[in-house]
This record gives sequence, structure tokens and C-alpha cells, in this order.
Amino acid sequence: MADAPLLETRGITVRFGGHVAVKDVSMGITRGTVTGLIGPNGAGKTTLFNTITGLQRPTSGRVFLDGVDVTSSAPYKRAQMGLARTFQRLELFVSLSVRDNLRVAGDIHNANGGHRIDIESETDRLLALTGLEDIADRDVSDIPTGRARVVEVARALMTAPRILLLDEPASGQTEQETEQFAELLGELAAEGLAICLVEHDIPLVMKICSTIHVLDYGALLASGPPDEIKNDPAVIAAYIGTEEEAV
Ligand SMILES: Nc1ncnc2c1ncn2[C@@H]1O[C@H](COP(=O)(O)OP(=O)(O)OP(=O)(O)O)[C@@H](O)[C@H]1O
Repeated sequence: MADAPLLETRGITVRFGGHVAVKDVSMGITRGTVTGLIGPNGAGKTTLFNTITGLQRPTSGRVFLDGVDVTSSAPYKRAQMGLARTFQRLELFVSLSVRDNLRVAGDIHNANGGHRIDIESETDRLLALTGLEDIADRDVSDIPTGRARVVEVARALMTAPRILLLDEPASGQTEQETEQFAELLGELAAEGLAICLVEHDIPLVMKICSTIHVLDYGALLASGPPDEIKNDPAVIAAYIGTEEEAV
């Protein structure tokens, strides 16, 4: 039997004045999978993430975490329920070391209540899991952007999430870094995490996502497995171009 979605949006609409940024979007994210959310610039992907995490109130529609309606819940409450995210513009403490960025996230998580973690052992475990041990004691300002993206993911994992939203995590990564990153996401999903990936790197999305949702002008244009999406004429026309270009 298919798992019920850990995260679900039902009919989310977000208006900014007269502009509709997200239009009646219903989608689910299931444990143990990577779900892609793609679409042209300005399609509403980040606005949808902000609505899911509680940074943006929807004009209408509901957000459910594990079946609980969290539409009116503060972001920290949603974090306590297992929701974590990364940001398109890196939001790290650049004057702190990689290790300290993780420790601070652990401190904040423990201070917020909920399930307590052992900060030192969890930091060591995640530095190893994400392949950051070699730069653990370097300041974030000294490391390449591609690796800083992985630090953001490791930091998000410090909150012991069940759902992880990633906003353009491969941006700034080298090809080799993206390959390692794809492996990491596969491992995290295999451990049971529900991952949602906003990403313009279409080959990466096609490789690791089991389901892909395509947004265009705020509305869902298509949803389905990679093979279906990359052959969908409407998606090709609106976003990914010809099949040859997409793979
Ligand atoms: N706070 C805001 N006030 C007004 N308009 C906004 C606001 N935030 C986003 N928008 C508009 O809503 C639309 C959706 O923006 P959003 O950033 O969600 O798109 P996106 O799909 O994440 O784009 P990108 O791929 O470029 O990151 C855009 O037209 C954007 O200009």
C-alpha cells in the first residue's frame, strides 16, 4: 500500500496584490522518496516552499503535516513537527566554521523543545554522512559555494527532520559535487526522509526524483514520474525544451 503523504498541500493559492504567484496547488510528498518541483523562473516554487514552511500565509488552501492541519502554525512549530528547509540564497553563518554552523542549529533545535539531540555526536555523524569532514573546521566564508550548499543540507539535518525541502541545492556545484549530492539525497531518502527538491538542474531532477511536479505561472502544469514528465508536450513547451535537450 502506498504511504499517505507526510506533507500535503490542498488548493494553495497565494496572491500578492493583483498577482497570483501560486494557483490552487495540491500535491503530496511521501516518506522515502525525492519529489521534484520544477518550472520556469517566477513560476511560484519558492513561494510554495514559503507557504509550506509558514513564512508566507496562503490566500486560500491548507497545508497538512502528517495529517495535521498546520496552515496557521508558526514556522518553529512546523520545524518541531519535522519540517526543515534550505534556502536558494545561502543562509549560513559565514564567519563560523562548518562544524559550528551545525552545532548552532543543534542548539536552536534543542532550545525549541521537542526531541532532544546530542549535539556533538550528531554533528560528527552528519559531517561524515555528508562528506564534510575535510572542511569541518574551516570558516564557511572560505569554502566553495558548492560545498556550502551541502553545509546547508547538513545543518537542516541537525533538526532531525522527517521532511526536507531543498531550494536549488545544486546551484553553484561542480559536476562532481552534484554527482555526490545525488548519492547523498538517495541515501537520505532510503533512510525514510521525505525530500522535495526545487532545482533547475533537470538531469539531476530526472535522475533522483520518483515524482515531479511542474509549476507554470503558479499552477500545476503536470505531475508524474520522470519519463512521463520529460515527454509531456506541455512541459517541453513551457520549460524543458526538447527531449534531447532535457536528458
Ligand atoms: N513578496 C512578494 N511580493 C510580490 N511578489 C512576489 C513576492 N514574492 C514573489 N513574488 C512574485 O511571485 C512570483 C513567484 O515567485 P517565486 O520566487 O515563488 O518563483 P520561483 O518559481 O521560485 O522562481 P525562481 O526559479 O526564479 O526562484 C514571481 O512573479 C515573483 O515576482
